[in-house]
Amino acid sequence: MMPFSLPFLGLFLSLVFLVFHYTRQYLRLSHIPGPFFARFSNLPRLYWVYHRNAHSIHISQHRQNWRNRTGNDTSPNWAPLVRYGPNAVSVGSAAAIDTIYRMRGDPLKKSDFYSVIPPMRKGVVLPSIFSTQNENLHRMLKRPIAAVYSMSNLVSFEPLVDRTIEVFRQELDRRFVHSGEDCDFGAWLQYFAFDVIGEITFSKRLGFLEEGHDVEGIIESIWYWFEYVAVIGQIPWLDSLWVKNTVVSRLQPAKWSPMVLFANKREEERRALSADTSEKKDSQVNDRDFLSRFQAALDKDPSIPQWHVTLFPYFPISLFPHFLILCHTYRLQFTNSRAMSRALPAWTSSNIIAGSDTTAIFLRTMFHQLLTHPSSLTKLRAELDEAFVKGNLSETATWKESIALPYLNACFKEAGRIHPPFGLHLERVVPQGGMDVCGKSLPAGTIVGMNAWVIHRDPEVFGPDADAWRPERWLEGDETYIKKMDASLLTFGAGHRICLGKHISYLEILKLVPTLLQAYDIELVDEAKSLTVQNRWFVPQFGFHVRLRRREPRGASL
Ligand code: HEM
Repeated sequence: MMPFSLPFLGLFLSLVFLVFHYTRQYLRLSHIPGPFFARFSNLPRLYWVYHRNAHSIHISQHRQNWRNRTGNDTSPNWAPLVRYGPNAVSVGSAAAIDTIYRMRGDPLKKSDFYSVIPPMRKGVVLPSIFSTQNENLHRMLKRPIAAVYSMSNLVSFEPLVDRTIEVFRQELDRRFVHSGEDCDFGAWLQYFAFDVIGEITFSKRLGFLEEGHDVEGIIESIWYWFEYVAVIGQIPWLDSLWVKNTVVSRLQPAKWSPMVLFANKREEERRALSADTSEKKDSQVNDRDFLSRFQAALDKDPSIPQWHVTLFPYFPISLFPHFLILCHTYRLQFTNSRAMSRALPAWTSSNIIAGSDTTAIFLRTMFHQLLTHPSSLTKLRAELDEAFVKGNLSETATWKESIALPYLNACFKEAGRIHPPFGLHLERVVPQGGMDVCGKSLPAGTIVGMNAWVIHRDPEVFGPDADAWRPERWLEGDETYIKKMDASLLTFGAGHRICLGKHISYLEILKLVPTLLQAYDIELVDEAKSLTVQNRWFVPQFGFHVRLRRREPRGASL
């Protein structure tokens, strides 16, 4: 034997293995069209997300005329399925929403993308309703508190939202109306959304509006966290190498995610207040806020377990990066400890992480679309003024008044359609036995997902003008068609993992938009400069500057 034959044999076997692996991977979903390199590697999808415009790329992929292996055109106008990774299929047909996010039977599990999301608390991964892939844990986390988020509970939060709206208006008057200075409206809408969450969760505004900046750097922290999640989530096992590697984490000081630290501080403040017997306590704590209700849920049901999740990554079993098989197993450990339950931070931090940026993006879309479409703004102002003159609209719009305004509600739906705050696929895993989606069979273990940006442009449902802002689409046509469009909206997700806080967002948005439009004339500064948008799973806008003037007299558009 030649001396180099052993390494040569190793190299040869590795090559054979590579060819075998990639061919097998390719053939598994070879009946689904998609970009060439995405059929072999997840690196393209990571690259698209890294460049922060994945939503546009996903839309253009569904608009492409893919040819199948026989050279036939598979998608003259709109591809219902596109392969965006070796094992990942993007579904672009709204008709398949029920198949993928179904309520009936066993729901499809969330993919490993979600394993990257959970924040850490004292070096331990903190489970959350939003991210857990474990359906039993999801039930355990959701059951005790689902009612708190229900529509019927909504009105009890209204006074808390009103308090923040009042402060918002005072700050806008003081800082921008009186001084005539330009306002970074996009940033201020975000301060508003954060302070509402503070108010309804902890009976305490987080101070964004009063201070006029990012308190404790929390907005920035969430931003960087989601940038990490969006990119690493495309190849989730990378997360086990560092951030969630127990070995690495044990060698480092106990880690706290800033969002969890933030929520924890507020809980500690509340515990201190609860111990306080003076009258001050009663004036600062509202027993209708989320924290009080979460605590009541825990007190009512002592069987709610206290848990933590540990992660056991095994070391790489191959040296080739593409063959690193990192098995990790979540193990729940239940304890009877009397220490503060971990359910509480899991619930409160969910509110902060899931409920602030999303609402801020939505609000920016509403205002920006109205300001750049004067005919819509005129129609909406006319509707508001008419309601005001008839005595059906207060200075601070109430929930009951707002939901009775058809054009306002049409603008709300259109904003969620044209710019959904989440801009990546909501991924699920095809269960044992495989399943048919859009007439193609997908083997078990395939990742299937819908990106709301894609679904909301499905020409089958939204027609050829799907790219255009046109709130009127929600008011014309027969009821069946409007119902079909409604059922095709993925703004808040779908099925049993649909957004728990969507009613809170409805409340905030449908109250704030008419209130500010009644109070101010809002003018875009430097209209020529267009808004920039970046996709880090959340798809926020930047550069939304306005000039504000008090609007007198009210009812002026009539
Ligand atoms: C405009 C605002 C919002 C949008 C667009 C939005 C969107 C979404 C979406 C798309 C999902 C489903 C994610 C998936 O399937 O993977 C979701 C889930 C969730 N959202 Fe929201 N959300 C908003 C506001 C809120 C607010 C205000 C809260 C809390 C106060 C909240 C709490 C949650 C929670 C807890 C879940 C997980 C539900 C579950 O898995 O059972 N969201 N949201």
